[in-house]
Amino acid sequence: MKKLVEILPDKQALIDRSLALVLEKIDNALAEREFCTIALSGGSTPKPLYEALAEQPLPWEKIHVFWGDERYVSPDHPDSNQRMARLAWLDRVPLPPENIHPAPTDSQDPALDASRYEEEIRQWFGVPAHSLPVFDIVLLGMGDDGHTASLFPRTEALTVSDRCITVGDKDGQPRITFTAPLIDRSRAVIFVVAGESKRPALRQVFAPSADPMEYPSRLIQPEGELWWLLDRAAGEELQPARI
Ligand SMILES: O=C1O[C@H](COP(=O)(O)O)[C@@H](O)[C@H](O)[C@H]1O
Repeated sequence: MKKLVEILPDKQALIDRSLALVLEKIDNALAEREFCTIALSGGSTPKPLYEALAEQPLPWEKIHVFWGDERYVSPDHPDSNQRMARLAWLDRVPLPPENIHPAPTDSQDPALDASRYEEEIRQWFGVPAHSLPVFDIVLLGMGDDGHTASLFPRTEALTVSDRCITVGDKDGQPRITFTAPLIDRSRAVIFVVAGESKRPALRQVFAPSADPMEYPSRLIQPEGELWWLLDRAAGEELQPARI
């Protein structure tokens, strides 16, 4: 794993740097393969990044979009990660509909929808059971409690090692989420984290030792590159020497 940490002066600089890095990784992927695969994060932080991506002249037919996690709501619900990404980015560019791979949330059975998403991902990548596909880019955020994707502290999802997709548990509410082993197969994992409220969790995530069951972002140790892009409000306490 190659770990790279950057602390940007403010939120705008964080978004500008995230955009530049995502564009670089898309370029790298397309130089080596026919398609670029990117898994999106949800929450509030990445919205301006998605708006910026919507302005880019990209070869959209070669870009395939998935979601690293999804709230268990319909795609038109205000909490839907898919809805946010569509409004900010995907509906504004000529991305072929078949290149958009949302997590299903419509069967009333989160475990069934998790296996449906797993099956779709396996089929698209042509990967059999017991092996994991490799995404070019996985974008991640981190919650104030140290969760990432929908891998919440002290939940069963953290222990899943034999699947790509599982059911996360946000205070009793189900979510669909990539598992840590799937994220860890990626070529580039990019955390984009902003705001002072993230400092306590970041302290633990970057500590020499702490329990990953308490701070799930610590679980993410990809085979490829691990990027932590932080604004100063979030990363203030992280001295380069300690990272
Ligand atoms: O619930 C979620 O939260 C995290 C962090 O979101 P943010 O609002 O603090 O940026 C996000 O990464 C995850 O995808 C989302 O479902």
